[in-house]
Amino acid sequence: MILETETLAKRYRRRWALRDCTLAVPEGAIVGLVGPNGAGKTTLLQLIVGLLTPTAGAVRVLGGRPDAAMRSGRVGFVAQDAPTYAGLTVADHLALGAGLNPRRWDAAAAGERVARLGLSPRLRAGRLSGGQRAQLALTLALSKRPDLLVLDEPVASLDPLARRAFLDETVAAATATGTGVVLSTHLVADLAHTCTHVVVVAGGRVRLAAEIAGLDDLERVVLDELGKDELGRAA
Ligand SMILES: Nc1ncnc2c1ncn2[C@@H]1O[C@H](COP(=O)(O)OP(=O)(O)OP(=O)(O)O)[C@@H](O)[C@H]1O
Repeated sequence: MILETETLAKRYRRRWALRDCTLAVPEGAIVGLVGPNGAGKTTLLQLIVGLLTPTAGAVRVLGGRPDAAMRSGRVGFVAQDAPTYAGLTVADHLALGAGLNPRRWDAAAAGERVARLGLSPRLRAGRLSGGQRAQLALTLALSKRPDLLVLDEPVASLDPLARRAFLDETVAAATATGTGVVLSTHLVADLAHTCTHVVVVAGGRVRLAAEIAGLDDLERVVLDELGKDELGRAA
């Protein structure tokens, strides 16, 4: 398993953002994490990459603690707003990625990817569009050839064509290298084309964790789970 959580929970003051979350993600899986606003998706992803510590339960990433997995460089993470350094150029970002990951960095792939995306190496990140910044952040995460890639709403800022291309390319890159992926999204329609597994989170709880190949009608199953949450709240 590249990722395991056991009764994982996180509470902010008196409010539980995530409760009783038990998941097991096998190697090479591409997991789509879906749920409404405030469901607990970002909280779960931040627990996985060690930015948050659990209130209860446990999380194991690549067989160890999240902080150790992050230090090893084997986890690529792109946060929700695809943070980049506004004053640094595209080339500076690649140099930074190479410097931080000297043993794993694939300079040829990084250079080829930014060229293909039409991102001029001399351009400062502060002058890129939101979608271009997301692409740059993904390039940094992919080029360190991670064993696990964690993406928090990676396509939120992309136009529909770029969104599909981004997901297809992420899946192709991950499949070619055997990289596992956990990505959160609001776009249920994208899951079937992109992911091998789906996890539905609502109200801080995992409502469904399943292999997509085993589901007859993914969109209906996911929406049914989310609908139950709405009914639960209304009751
Ligand atoms: N730093 C924080 N302090 C207090 N409460 C927080 C904090 N971060 C998140 N929460 C709360 O935890 C719950 C889960 O938030 P989270 O950001 O994980 O949801 P999400 O599924 O990623 O939502 P979205 O789709 O809107 O990004 C929400 O109720 C939110 O208000």
